Amino acid sequence: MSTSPETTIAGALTPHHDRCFVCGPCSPAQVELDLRCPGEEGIVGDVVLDARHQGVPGIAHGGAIAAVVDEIAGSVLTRLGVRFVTASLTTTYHAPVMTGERLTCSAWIESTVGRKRTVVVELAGAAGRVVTGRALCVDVPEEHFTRLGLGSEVTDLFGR
Ligand SMILES: CCCCCCCC(=O)SCCNC(=O)CCNC(=O)[C@H](O)C(C)(C)COP(=O)(O)OP(=O)(O)OC[C@H]1O[C@@H](n2cnc3c(N)ncnc32)[C@H](O)[C@@H]1OP(=O)(O)O
Repeated sequence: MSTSPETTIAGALTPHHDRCFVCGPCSPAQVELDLRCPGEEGIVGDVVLDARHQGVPGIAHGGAIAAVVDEIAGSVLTRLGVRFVTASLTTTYHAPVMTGERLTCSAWIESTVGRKRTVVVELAGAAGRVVTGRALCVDVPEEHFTRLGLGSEVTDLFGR
């Protein structure tokens, strides 16, 4: 299993790393995510939240949805080799997301101002749009992680 967000020949994104809370295959809460890069920028794909991610029984937890939004926004940037952290995340819930419901997603960079990039994430079900998320991501130097005692297992995630 690859531990980097490499893009495969088919344009499919692999997990950031095995223990990533949202996308990692070793995470007990791993979300079913199938993300693809159709072009130079942006991501499309499918997402399914299941019973492990529910709040109100049968309905996906808003926090779990926000984590998925953060994950997808992050994937837009890691695939471009941008080293960043999320500084702010807003999630607008237009309609309930039912557990087991297959959603389509699309995500793109809305704006870039200095070190700040705003990434928009849209999730839609069969009946239309259910979630719009906006992540404000701030570019950081390698030292942001190394000063925390983290090494190449982190910095390499952004290096491609
Ligand atoms: C492997 C990939 C996984 C991908 C999915 C997961 C992604 C994540 O969730 S990352 C983890 C969660 N996030 C974090 O840990 C971040 C914690 N926060 C920090 O480290 C710092 O506050 C940090 C780096 C965001 C900003 O600090 P610093 O580098 O000193 O920059 P600073 O000068 O304060 O801010 C830079 C710019 O961003 C703006 N900014 C910073 N934070 C915010 C905020 N919360 N809201 C709005 N603007 C902000 C500042 O106003 C400034 O703007 P300008 O350049 O116009 O003056």
